[in-house]
Amino acid sequence: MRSAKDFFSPLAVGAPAPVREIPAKPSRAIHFFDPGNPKMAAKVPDMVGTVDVLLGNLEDAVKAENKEIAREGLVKIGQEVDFGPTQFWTRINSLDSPWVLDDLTTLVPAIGEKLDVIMVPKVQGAEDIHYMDRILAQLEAKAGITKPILIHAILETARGVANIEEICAASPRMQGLSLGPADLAADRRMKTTRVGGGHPGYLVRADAPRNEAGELQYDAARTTYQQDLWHYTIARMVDACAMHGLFPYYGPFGDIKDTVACEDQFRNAFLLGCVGAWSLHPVQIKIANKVFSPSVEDIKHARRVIAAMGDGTGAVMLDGKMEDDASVKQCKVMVELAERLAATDPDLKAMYDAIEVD
Ligand SMILES: CC(=O)SCCNC(=O)CCNC(=O)[C@H](O)C(C)(C)COP(=O)(O)OP(=O)(O)OC[C@H]1O[C@@H](n2cnc3c(N)ncnc32)[C@H](O)[C@@H]1OP(=O)(O)O
Ligand SMILES: CC(=O)C(=O)O
Ligand SMILES: [Mg+2]
Repeated sequence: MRSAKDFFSPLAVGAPAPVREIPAKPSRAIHFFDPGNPKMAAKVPDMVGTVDVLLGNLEDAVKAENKEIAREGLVKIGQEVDFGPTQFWTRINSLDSPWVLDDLTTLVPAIGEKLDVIMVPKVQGAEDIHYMDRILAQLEAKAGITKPILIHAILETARGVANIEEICAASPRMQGLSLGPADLAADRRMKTTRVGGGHPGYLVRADAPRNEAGELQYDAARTTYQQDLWHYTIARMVDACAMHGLFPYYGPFGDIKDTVACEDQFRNAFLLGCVGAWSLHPVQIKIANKVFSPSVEDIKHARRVIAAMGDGTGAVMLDGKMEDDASVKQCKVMVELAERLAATDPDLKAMYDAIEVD
């Protein structure tokens, strides 16, 4: 392990100095596109400003025979598009694949100055982040890149989940984590074949009622409650990220047509502490932008609590409920997020500005 004193030194002579804090940029939707798909690629310039992150995907969902076309397409997009307020990310191929070395040695010199974050799939432990950290520093130094490219790890193996804290702590480049429910389910030998979301078989059932004689009626109709398969992993991600100053994200929701369940899954992640989710289809961008922005009601309430709490200490009653030092901190989390998002989203700003606090 490196000495704490060396942690913020560049890992190659001439590489940019590592960042000391990961910038909290809006990233409610990380929108995936295949840069080798002409229809999708053509839409990218018009999507700038409508989504927080545009991610050119090179890994799964890109056919093996199209890997090079996708990489070339990404370079072209990176060189030609002005991303303005939208972040530009990529997902490279996995570190054990035949494509990843060419991904890195092509992308960093060609578009490294524009790339904000590289998403690394199937991260197993700190060793994968150390590898990325060193090779990025070498490539940045060689190409004269002036700002360090950040790393985002996808959590999609049992070993990755077990090593979550060491992954987060492995490099000052670590920007965040995403849940990879499809690969993770396969790696864990879970028995779901879906890409994220719930499962009707994962449920709890109300107790059996009794008849007048007090006998349990196991065959009676009983309410069932579907549970969230991903709760444990998302909660672990949230804690690990908060501990290390990184950002947690829900990953993909593969049932594109089920916008209602997608919104529910995204909202669960938002409530637990995630800052965003992936969008696989344009229809999911709106859902993520809505869900990962605090609601008008939340902001109205938060502002009232903050106003009522004065210097933030003590206890008050508001609308019949106790508020104190801890609840005012929760309200500040909400208001600070709203302010950050409103700085780049004029519609959101107008919505929050119109709130009247009584
Ligand atoms: C488990 C994981 O690793 S998840 C991450 C990897 N997966 C991905 O990245 C998938 C990305 N998304 C996709 O490939 C596609 O959206 C699909 C295959 C799911 C659906 O594609 P389609 O059947 O073409 O969807 P649909 O017909 O609704 O598309 C409507 C239009 O939106 C475009 N479109 C669809 N998805 C996207 C996208 N992600 N970005 C930009 N444009 C898109 C289509 O090209 C089409 O354009 P057109 O109107 O000019 O013909
Ligand atoms: C997100 C991803 O890559 C997965 O679910 O496997
Ligand atoms: Mg995967």
